[in-house]
Amino acid sequence: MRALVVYESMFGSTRTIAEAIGDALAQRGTVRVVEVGTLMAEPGGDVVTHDVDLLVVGGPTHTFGMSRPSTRAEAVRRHGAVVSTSGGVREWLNNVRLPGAISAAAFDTRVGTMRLAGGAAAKGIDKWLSRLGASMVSPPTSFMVAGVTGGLLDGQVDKAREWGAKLALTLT
Ligand SMILES: Cc1cc2nc3c(=O)[nH]c(=O)nc-3n(C[C@H](O)[C@H](O)[C@H](O)COP(=O)(O)O)c2cc1C
Repeated sequence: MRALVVYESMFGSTRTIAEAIGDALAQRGTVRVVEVGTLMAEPGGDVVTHDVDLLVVGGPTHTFGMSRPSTRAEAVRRHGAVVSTSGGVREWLNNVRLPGAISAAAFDTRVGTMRLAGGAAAKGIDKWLSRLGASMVSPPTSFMVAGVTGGLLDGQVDKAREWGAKLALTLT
């Protein structure tokens, strides 16, 4: 099984989740976990090749959905240094070409308090991947953080490992 995990992250929480998912998938095959800006800067970074069996895409929830250049700029303005400095999952999905009917899954991180409840980036990523022809092997899944820059809540890294292991099983 060959998996590609593509993530966007402002403050590191989504990166931590992506790496935990990657660790679990690595028990079952070959995995690449890559930050989306790094991938977009590579020649061919907008093409997922036929040898990839599972594509996992995740990012932080911004303003009830996937980040935009404006929300990433706000993250920098209000909170300082970020991980993903050169584009997000939205921009990658806008250009990517997938092999027909690849298995895929979407995740996000979010706060989910009353004030910010109601949207999740993973739902948008899931819809977009489906529109591109991917076969979704899991419902979109959220991992919870303590606040905008507050880091992951207890148990979320274990939850990510469990989710990654479940994804791997859908391919066997
Ligand atoms: C501009 C901005 C808008 C946000 N909007 C939401 C939101 O609508 N709902 C939510 O649950 N969290 C929201 N958040 C919190 C992010 O989801 C949180 O910062 C993210 O999950 C942390 O992941 P990261 O460390 O990978 O960036 C927002 C954060 C920023 C910077």
